[in-house]
Amino acid sequence: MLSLSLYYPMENTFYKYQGTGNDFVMIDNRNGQFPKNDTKLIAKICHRRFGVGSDGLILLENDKATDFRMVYFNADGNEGSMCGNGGRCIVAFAHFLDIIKRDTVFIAVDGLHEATIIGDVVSLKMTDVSEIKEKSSALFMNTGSPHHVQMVKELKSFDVAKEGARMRYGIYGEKGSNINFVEANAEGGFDIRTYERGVEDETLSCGTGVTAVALSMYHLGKTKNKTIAVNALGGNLEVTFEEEQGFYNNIYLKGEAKQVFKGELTW
Ligand SMILES: N[C@H](CCC[C@H](N)C(=O)O)C(=O)O
Repeated sequence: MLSLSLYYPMENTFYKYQGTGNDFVMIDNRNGQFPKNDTKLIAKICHRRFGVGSDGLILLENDKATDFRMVYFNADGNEGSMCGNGGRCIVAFAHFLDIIKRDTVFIAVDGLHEATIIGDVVSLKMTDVSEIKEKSSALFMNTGSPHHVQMVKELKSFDVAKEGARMRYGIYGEKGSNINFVEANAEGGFDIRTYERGVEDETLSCGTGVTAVALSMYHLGKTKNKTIAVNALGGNLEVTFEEEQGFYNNIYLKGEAKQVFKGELTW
């Protein structure tokens, strides 16, 4: 029987990164050999029992106009929309590979991103947000990925997996949305838990979701600050932004991004 590595004569080295507990298999695909149309293979690599295990897989590729290209796949093997934590992790990976120094500009599915890395902390510029839709008890916006933001009481005991799954399909149909639940905390910031589309479960952190929550809390007048601490289950992030007449720009998502191990794919 031929192993997949013979079908795909690629460099089998992978790295694993995590950003506030949102974890990614990271592959240097500058030689273009990774079989990125093989949805099943990607889903298998991301599977926590049959594979490496991660919330997504990210390829670092060459780009003519910027430092590198980020190609992001959800754990189900399909290409996703923008991933804020993945974006922070790929900046750490590019730094590790010596492609960048402190500052970078790279391209992702939602356009150009500027970023800065200092130690383990990556600050990533997110796409501008020009529209926040108000729903009956929630807000909806696109911060690179679609996000539903809803305030709840007793977030700690809230059934995020069940409610998130119900709302992801029930309100938004097959294409769906990521679903965020948020509660103000005693430190003047906000606690967040997110159900992620494409992972189809709660993750420990979602960067575009954290960004959506910060803008939502400002939009609703729950805070007057334009630097907002948002605590996810897997760690704390900070969002800063500027706002003028409902248009949000210079949005930055800042927090830790770390390499946790290196391995070889053997199938
Ligand atoms: N975890 C990611 C979000 C991925 C969005 C993905 N679940 C999709 O809707 O395609 C983040 O840190 O922003």
